[in-house]
Amino acid sequence: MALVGRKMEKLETVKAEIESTCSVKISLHSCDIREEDRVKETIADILVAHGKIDHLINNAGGQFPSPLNMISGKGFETVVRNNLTGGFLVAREVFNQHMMLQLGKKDMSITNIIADMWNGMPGMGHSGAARAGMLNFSETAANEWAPVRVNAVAPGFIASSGMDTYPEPMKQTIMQLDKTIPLQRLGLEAEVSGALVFLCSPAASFISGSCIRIDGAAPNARRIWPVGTGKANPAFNSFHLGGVPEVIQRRDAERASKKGN
Ligand SMILES: CCCCCCCCCCC/C=C/C(=O)SCCNC(=O)CCNC(=O)[C@H](O)C(C)(C)COP(=O)(O)OP(=O)(O)OC[C@H]1O[C@@H](n2cnc3c(N)ncnc32)[C@H](O)[C@@H]1OP(=O)(O)O
Ligand SMILES: NC(=O)C1=CN([C@@H]2O[C@H](COP(=O)(O)OP(=O)(O)OC[C@H]3O[C@@H](n4cnc5c(N)ncnc54)[C@H](OP(=O)(O)O)[C@@H]3O)[C@@H](O)[C@H]2O)C=CC1
Repeated sequence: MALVGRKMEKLETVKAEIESTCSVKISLHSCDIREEDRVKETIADILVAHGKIDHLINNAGGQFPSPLNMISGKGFETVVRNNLTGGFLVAREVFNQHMMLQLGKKDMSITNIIADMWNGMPGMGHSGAARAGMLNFSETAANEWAPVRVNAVAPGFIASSGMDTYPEPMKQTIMQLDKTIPLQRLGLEAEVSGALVFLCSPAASFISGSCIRIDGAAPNARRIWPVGTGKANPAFNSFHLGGVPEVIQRRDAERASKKGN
């Protein structure tokens, strides 16, 4: 397993977590996926360390919240590079340096993480545009790079540590998000990884050019119908090391205190 991100400290933490659970060879690579030369070097380093890359999960990404009319050209480009160009560069290098030379010999896949950007992504329009581009890139690559399977996974609102990186006004919105989702709760990281494990497995060997939505049916909510019944379904909570983001802990504490009053 090769873990890639900008900050080595974060990667060390994840490595230690995985090693506390199972025995697997893990290499760590500090790389900003927006830097083309660095991406080329990183993929080459991974191939030296492991000799192969069977499955790529293109997960790196993120953005800052802003209405469209306040986003500068530089800000828009920064987010597009983070959520579209960077993922393309990583996938291209994995394909060119390894997968292209192994076609037909084994099952290989690329999964690009996008987001719930259907019908637009208000407050994060730069990211919505980039993620829509990533979906279209995945569809093209599924054709040009077959038999490598290329798919997208589109998470909706997932209770991850990423939620704690947003400013306070947005945290207020995050604390109300569950009410906008037909399944009446946020998703868990384990519920995204379940789909990723499936897509990397032989059980998904005829799935390519597809997108799996993991969003509790949020894009299916309609103004003419109440959202959900007030009841949530049980979550697939399989990460024993997973944590609850601070913003969600705060939400639950506030709701418990209101109930107590
Ligand atoms: C109003 C919101 C309604 C939404 C409703 C709720 C949504 C809930 C959220 C759930 C959905 C999504 C979840 C996730 O994606 S979780 C992952 C979250 N984690 C992150 O997003 C963190 C990652 N973000 C970053 O690393 C950075 O923001 C980013 C990579 C995008 C930029 O960092 P970088 O270091 O590369 O860039 P700079 O800081 O140098 O900035 C470059 C230019 O970009 C513009 N910019 C950057 N930050 C801001 C900001 N906060 N506000 C405005 N503009 C910004 C700016 O032009 C920078 O250039 P200058 O500094 O020269 O001006
Ligand atoms: N949580 C949610 O509700 C949703 C999340 N998503 C997307 O799912 C993915 C994972 O999200 P989540 O775990 O919540 O977010 P986090 O912010 O916790 O994780 C994002 C990861 O991407 C890495 N990363 C970000 N930018 C770069 C870059 N330029 N180069 C290399 N690595 C980078 C970060 O590491 P480092 O900082 O060390 O580089 C970090 O490990 C992201 O793409 C996110 O946008 C989509 C929809 C909803």
